[in-house]
Amino acid sequence: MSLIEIDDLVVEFRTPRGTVRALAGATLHASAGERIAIVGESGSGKSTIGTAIGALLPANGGFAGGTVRVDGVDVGTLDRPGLRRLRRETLGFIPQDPIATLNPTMRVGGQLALVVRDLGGDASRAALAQLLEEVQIADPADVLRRFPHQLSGGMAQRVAIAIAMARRPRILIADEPTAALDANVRREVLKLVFEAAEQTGATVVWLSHDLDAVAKWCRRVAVMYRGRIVEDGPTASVLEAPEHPYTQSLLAAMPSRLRRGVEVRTYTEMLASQAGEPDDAEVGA
Ligand SMILES: Nc1ncnc2c1ncn2[C@@H]1O[C@H](COP(=O)(O)OP(=O)(O)OP(=O)(O)O)[C@@H](O)[C@H]1O
Repeated sequence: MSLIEIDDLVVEFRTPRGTVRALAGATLHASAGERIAIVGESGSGKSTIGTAIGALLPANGGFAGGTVRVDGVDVGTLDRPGLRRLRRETLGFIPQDPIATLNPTMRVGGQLALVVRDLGGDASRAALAQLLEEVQIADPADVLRRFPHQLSGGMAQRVAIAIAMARRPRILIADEPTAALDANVRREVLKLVFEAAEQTGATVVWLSHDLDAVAKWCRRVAVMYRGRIVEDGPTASVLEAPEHPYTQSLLAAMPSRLRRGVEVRTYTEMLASQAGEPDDAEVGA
């Protein structure tokens, strides 16, 4: 049994324009301690599959088929206390936009203390400062006193990592945590995430656009296209010899040393031009 088992998962969102099918039969299994990157163009369903692991879909979304099992438990069947326990004891999320997900009215120290107390841990100033030191924040006492809007992007990301890792999660889901950061800060934050996971043995599911970093940090990569995993395998072989045409076009479109001599055009555009009509992922509008 794998730690994460996602089978034929279908997720739909209700919108004023109709139903959007964000996952259309996605399958992914991950073992304890694995580091898996999920790559794919914007809108392919990466964030949706990440949030589905904790049944944390936005209110207008829901499972419309398939299953998500974490440690053998079907998360779709859990009641509220069961879901809370799963999220508290097993899952850690590093959000795409940490400043937006931190409580703007509460100082960093207060937010960290809430998480630590919830776990029954030591929420003294010294213990909280220690958590910030672990994510290499140089002046933790000062940062504990700040409000989220007083943090730089890199600092907020470190705080988000500290909050996620305080739970010592068995599964860490990181949604492109470095998108808004400059290149040096990005590298440092990535190093931090993967080293922290290494220390605790957490499985990492990393939703990413950055193939260079994927090649550096993840042994396995899964490629998403229109709500499905279309290719999944060892990073080196997927990046060097992609089998699926979508992966080939994704690699070609990346401004990266991994660039292949393939035509630079997204797969969606390629299919649309072949079909002679615009691509549209919506159903039942
Ligand atoms: N709350 C929502 N309401 C309606 N549609 C949504 C919602 N969240 C996601 N979607 C739609 O579901 C599809 C998949 O979105 P998702 O955010 O999972 O993709 P993604 O690959 O993570 O994109 P990005 O790389 O831009 O974060 C898209 O068509 C998106 O518009």
